[in-house]
Amino acid sequence: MNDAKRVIVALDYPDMLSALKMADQLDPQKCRVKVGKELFTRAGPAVVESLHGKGFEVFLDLKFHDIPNTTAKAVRAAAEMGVWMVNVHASGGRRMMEAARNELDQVSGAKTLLIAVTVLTSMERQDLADIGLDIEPLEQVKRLALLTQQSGLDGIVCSAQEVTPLREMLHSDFQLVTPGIRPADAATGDQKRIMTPGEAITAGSTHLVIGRPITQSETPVVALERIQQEILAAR
Ligand SMILES: O=c1ccn([C@@H]2O[C@H](COP(=O)(O)O)[C@@H](O)[C@H]2O)c(=O)[nH]1
Repeated sequence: MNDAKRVIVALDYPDMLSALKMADQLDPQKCRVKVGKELFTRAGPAVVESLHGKGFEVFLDLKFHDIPNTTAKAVRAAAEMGVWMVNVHASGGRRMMEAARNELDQVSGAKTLLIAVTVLTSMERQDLADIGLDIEPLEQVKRLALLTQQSGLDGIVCSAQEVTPLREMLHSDFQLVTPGIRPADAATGDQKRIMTPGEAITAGSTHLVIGRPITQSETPVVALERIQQEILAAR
């Protein structure tokens, strides 16, 4: 894979204009972009169409989590938009993920990758305890990663901290998409299970999702170039 395209820039903006202004500073040959809940709720499919028009591959990060039929139909809608990648929450369970896989497979010509979120990178042990899970994040991630693979999906979202142990138990072509990426001098914000871009690549992440360290930088293009240099140095 083109190393530069391992970076997925999270376009977390409150309106389409701001997102497209950011996109205009980026090169679709050198990164992919992610449309998440804030931007999609504000701007809808039009923003995805505009990004496609500019030549970007889009990860539609809406983390679907619902009954199997509803989730499957939402995944179909995403695939019919032509997005490069879409996701669900693995905690929606096997039947939900299998229904999503089956529905996606019926979309003629769809090449969309379907992945599942394991444990959000903003969560640590105490957050799991608060929702009744007396377990280390890594153990829960492993459990949900296996379930996702058994359900026929293409990969997972996890922390780069978990990639090395996961690689030992998952297919080599399984996508390990890792948010919670922070260059050494970047603010952590609400992320808990973080790694630097270089560490994430060395660990074996297939894609790095990076938002604020780029989009809230005074010089986003320079910030992205530094990250790409760090990735190249780590390879
Ligand atoms: O576990 C997860 C799943 C998704 N995300 C999303 O990634 C970006 C990260 O943005 P930063 O500004 O680099 O923190 C954001 O859109 C999240 O919704 C995640 O962080 N963790």
